[in-house]
Amino acid sequence: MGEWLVVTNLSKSYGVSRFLFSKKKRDIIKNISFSFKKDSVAILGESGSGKTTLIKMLSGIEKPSSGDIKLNVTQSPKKKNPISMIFQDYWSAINPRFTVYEALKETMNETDEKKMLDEMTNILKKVGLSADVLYKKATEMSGGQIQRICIARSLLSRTQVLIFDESFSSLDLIVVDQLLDLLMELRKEYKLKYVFVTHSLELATYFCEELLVLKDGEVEESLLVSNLMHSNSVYVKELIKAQI
Ligand SMILES: Nc1ncnc2c1ncn2[C@@H]1O[C@H](COP(=O)(O)OP(=O)(O)OP(=O)(O)O)[C@@H](O)[C@H]1O
Repeated sequence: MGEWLVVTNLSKSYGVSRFLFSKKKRDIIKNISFSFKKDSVAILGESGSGKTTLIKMLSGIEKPSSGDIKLNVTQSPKKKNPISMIFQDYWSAINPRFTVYEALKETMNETDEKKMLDEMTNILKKVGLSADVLYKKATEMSGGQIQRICIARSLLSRTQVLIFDESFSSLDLIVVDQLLDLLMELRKEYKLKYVFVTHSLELATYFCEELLVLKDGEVEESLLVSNLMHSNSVYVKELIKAQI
C-alpha cells in the first residue's frame, strides 16, 4: 500500500515575546518526518506535544516554518486544499447566524438553485439528516447534528482527507458510535482518509489502523495498531495500562 501523506523535515516555531522588543523563537514541531499509509490514522500524544499545531499545518491553516508536506491523493479540480478539519469546538465551526442552507452554500460552486438544493438534500441524507434541517440555525441543533453538518460540508467541497481534532470528546458515547458508523460507510463511498487527534486509545484502536505518537514536538513513534502491544512509547504504555 502506498503512502498517501509524506512529511519531511517539518518544523514550526512561534515567536514568543519575552521582554519589550525582544522576541524569542519557541520550537513547537521540531524537524519531523513521517508518512501515513493506512486510510485511518490516529495522532496521540500528551497535552502540548504539538498535535494541533501539526494538523493545522497539514490542513493548510498554519504555514510551516520549514519542511515539506506532500499529499498523494487524486486532487479534485474543484478544491485547492483537499484536507478539511473538523474542530473540537463544533459550535464555532458554523457561523451561529447562518442556517444550515447558508453554511452549506458557502462551500459550493453551484449557481443553479435547484441543482444546489438537490445536492444538499442528497448529501444530508448521506450523513443521516433530513432536508428539514436546511432552514435551522446551528444554535437549534445538537452537537452530533452539527458534526454531521460539518462532515456534509466537507463532502460537498470534495474533501478527500478529514482531520478530526478531538472532535468527539464532548459528545455522548452513543452519538460518537453513530458518527463512527457513518464515517465507516462514507469512507468507502467517497474514498476518504481520516486523521483523528485524540487522547482516547479506545477510539484510536477501534477505528484506526495506524498511530503517530508525538512527544515534545517530535515523533516518538509511528506504528500500526496491530503492533500496539509492542509500542515503546511511555505515553502509549500508560494509556494501555489505564484501559486494562
Ligand atoms: N499560536 C501560537 N503561538 C504560540 N505558541 C503556541 C501557539 N499555538 C500553540 N502554541 C504552543 O505550542 C505547544 C503545542 O500546542 P498544541 O496545541 O499543538 O498541542 P496539543 O498536543 O494539540 O495539545 P492538547 O492535547 O492539549 O490539545 C503548546 O505549548 C502551545 O502553548
